[in-house]
Amino acid sequence: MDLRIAGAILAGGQSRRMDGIDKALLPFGEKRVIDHVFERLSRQITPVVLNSNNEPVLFMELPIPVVPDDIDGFAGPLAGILAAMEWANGQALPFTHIATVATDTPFFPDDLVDTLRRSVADERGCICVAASGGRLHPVFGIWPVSLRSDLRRWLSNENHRRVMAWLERHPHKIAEFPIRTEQSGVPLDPFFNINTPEDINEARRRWNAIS
Ligand SMILES: Nc1nc2c(ncn2[C@@H]2O[C@H](COP(=O)(O)OP(=O)(O)OP(=O)(O)O)[C@@H](O)[C@H]2O)c(=O)[nH]1
Repeated sequence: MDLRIAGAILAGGQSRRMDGIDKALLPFGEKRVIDHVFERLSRQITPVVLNSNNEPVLFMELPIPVVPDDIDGFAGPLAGILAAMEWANGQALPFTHIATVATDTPFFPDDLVDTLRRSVADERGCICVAASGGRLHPVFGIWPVSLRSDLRRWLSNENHRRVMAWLERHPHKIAEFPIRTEQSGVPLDPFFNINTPEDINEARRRWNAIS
């Protein structure tokens, strides 16, 4: 099957554990967290779209479309996945799949999109999500755009917000990614994500160690 894939950065959360400071915009290395995530994803797939409920002006330096959720309130990552699917379907030559990443995970694997793509290659309608160290990371996945009507119906119920709950209703695969070892010998989960002020300090330490 010929897959036409667009990348999507889910950046529409509330950052409550970061005291409401948008995680995407935190300084990281000489840039911001979002710049690292964008660069890493755009090396793997183009085009890339960014999904956010926050002021689009915050992301204007990135050369990519910013698409808001169209589900009322903060409905979680599934609302971002739906918005990206609608964007992908609305293009002149529609995309068959979107590959999603979280805005708060700057070390995700360089072979993420290729590995997910290979996993679903022959199975129309199949989803594939990432795992590491035996833990699922369902925000990192490849999703058929054809599931958008089903997802919209699912989200019309306010109790339906968990990615896993929707995922489990559909054929899906899991791609396991190895835990890397830093030069210092410290293991680094490529899906280490930034939720709290302690996490951003830890992410900066890891970045300094590998760059
Ligand atoms: N589009 C969209 N993305 C979301 C939404 N909620 C979370 N995300 C994204 O999904 C990923 C995981 O988010 P979480 O860390 O679980 O939630 P968060 O709201 O960012 O942070 P907390 O408020 O601290 O839980 C991040 O990339 C978020 O930006 C949402 O309502 N819409």
